[in-house]
Amino acid sequence: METVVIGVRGSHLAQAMVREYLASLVPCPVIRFKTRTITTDGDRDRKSPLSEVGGDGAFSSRLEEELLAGRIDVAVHSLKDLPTSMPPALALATTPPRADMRDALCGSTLAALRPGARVGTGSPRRIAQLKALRPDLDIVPIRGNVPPRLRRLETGLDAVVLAAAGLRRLGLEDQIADLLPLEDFPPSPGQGALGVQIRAADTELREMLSSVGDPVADAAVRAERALLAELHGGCSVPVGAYAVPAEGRGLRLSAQVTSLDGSHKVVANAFGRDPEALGAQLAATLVMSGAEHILREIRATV
Ligand SMILES: NCc1[nH]cc(CCC(=O)O)c1CC(=O)O
Repeated sequence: METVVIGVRGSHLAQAMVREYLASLVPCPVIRFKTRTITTDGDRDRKSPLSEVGGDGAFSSRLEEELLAGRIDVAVHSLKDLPTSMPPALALATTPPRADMRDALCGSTLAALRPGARVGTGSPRRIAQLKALRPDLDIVPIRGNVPPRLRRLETGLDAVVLAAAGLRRLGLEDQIADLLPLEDFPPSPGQGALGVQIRAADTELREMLSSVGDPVADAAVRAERALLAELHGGCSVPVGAYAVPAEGRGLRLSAQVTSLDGSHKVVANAFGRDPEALGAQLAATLVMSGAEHILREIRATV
């Protein structure tokens, strides 16, 4: 019997993701799946801003190294934490069925937050989107795993923003007070989806894992990630994007680039059947509509 080793981070969320993934794999008589937990730089340092602990790849690059070195055969990532550029020897299998892609507010609904209410989030995208809609709020930067972020509600915060998918996967769905609408809070590209990464040369394994993928979710996240790649963005730039199937027109991809202070935003959407072309095309539209100006300003300040 062949053993396929799946590498995953040690956080509760990562462990829940790999359990969900294992449950979706069709039992196979000739392959046994084994998981291996890998500690990443992002896990070791929970205090510093992400930009200081390896930035966009803080959680994923260790897993990629293990994959390249042959110590694991599959890496299960949270797709939104996986940078759009990856080593050419690695590839993604078809995306598994995607969970809710929306952001959630815990502690209060958005409408019930009074002026000056303290809202915790460390994500530049979430900060910018909140400020664009509610400039009166006091945004407090927080980092860390989901449970400690939720505990901040007991120590002075009125609300925290977290991904609905992460809360559901951790069994914390009852903490969701409000699901933020996609139009005003377009999520991080790939949010709610798992990234199943393998070595590009392992074509048989890729085919087998792709057979439990969801082609619609896969097309959507590919369009979102193509847009992000074209804008040279990672998780540190305020780009929100989401794609949904559009009757008879392939996908509809919607995106928003927001200045960090929330004062400017550029919004666009487009339809198309080729995810990569759609992402690139919408990125070009955003740039022509002034997104480049916002992004340049942000790159200069970080
Ligand atoms: N950057 C942290 C992170 N990476 C993935 C998720 C959960 C959502 C998902 O699986 O996309 C979270 C937590 C959050 O954003 O609240």
